[in-house]
Amino acid sequence: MQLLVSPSSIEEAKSSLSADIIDVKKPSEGSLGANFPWIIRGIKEIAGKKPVSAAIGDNEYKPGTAALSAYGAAHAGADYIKVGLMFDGEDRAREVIEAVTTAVKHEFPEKYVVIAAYADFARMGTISPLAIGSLVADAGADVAMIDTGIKDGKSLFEFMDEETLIRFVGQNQDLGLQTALAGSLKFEDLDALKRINPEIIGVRGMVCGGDRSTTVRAELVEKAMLMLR
Ligand SMILES: O=C[C@H](O)COP(=O)(O)O
Repeated sequence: MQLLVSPSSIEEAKSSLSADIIDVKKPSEGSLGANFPWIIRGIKEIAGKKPVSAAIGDNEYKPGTAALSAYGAAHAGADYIKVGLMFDGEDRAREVIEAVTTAVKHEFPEKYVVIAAYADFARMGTISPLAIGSLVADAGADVAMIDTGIKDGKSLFEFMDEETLIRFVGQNQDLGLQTALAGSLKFEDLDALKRINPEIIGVRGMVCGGDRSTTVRAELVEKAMLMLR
C-alpha cells in the first residue's frame, strides 16, 4: 500500500518527501482543487525520483475543460493526473473519463490517470464511486479512487463500510485497475485500510495533525510511512 500525501505548496512538499507519492493540490479550491502549473512544476523539481500527482479539480460536466486541465497537469510534470467527477450520470462520466484519458495518454502513455468519485455522493447528488470502475477501465485510465467531496471532517468510513470498500478493491482488480482511497483518514483507520488493501491511500488532514487547513508536518508523514511498513 502506497502513501499519497497532498501538499499545497513547495514548502509543504518538502515536508512530504518521505511519502510514496507527492500529490499537488489546492485545498482552498475544493476536495480535489487544482493548483497552479508552476507549483506542480516546482514540486516535480524537488521530488527527485518520487512520483508527483496533481489534482485537476472537482469537475463539473465539461469534458473539454477537464481534458485541457488534465493535459496541462501532465505537461507541468505530474506523473499521476487526478480527476474528480462532481456531477451525476454514467454517460456523462464516460465522456469526461474518455476525454481526460485521451488528453493525457496520447502524448504521455506512461502517465497514470486517476478518476475519483466521492464517498458522500448521496449528499451531493453526484455519481457513485461504485459505478465508475468499468468506465475507468474502458477508457484505459489506471486508478479508480474514492475521496470525500465535502471536507467537513466526516471520513470515508462514515459513508462506506469495510465490506463495501473490499468489494470496490476487488472489482477494480478484476478490471485491471488500481484503487486509491482517501477522505479524512486518521491514524486509527490504518489497520482497517491494511485489511482493505488498496494500492494507494491518500491523506492530508491526518498529516497536518487533524486539520487539513493547516500545514503538512514531516514527522507525521514519517509516522504514517512507518505504520504502513
Ligand atoms: O487525496 C487525498 C486528499 O487530499 C485527502 O485529504 P484529507 O485526508 O484531508 O481528506
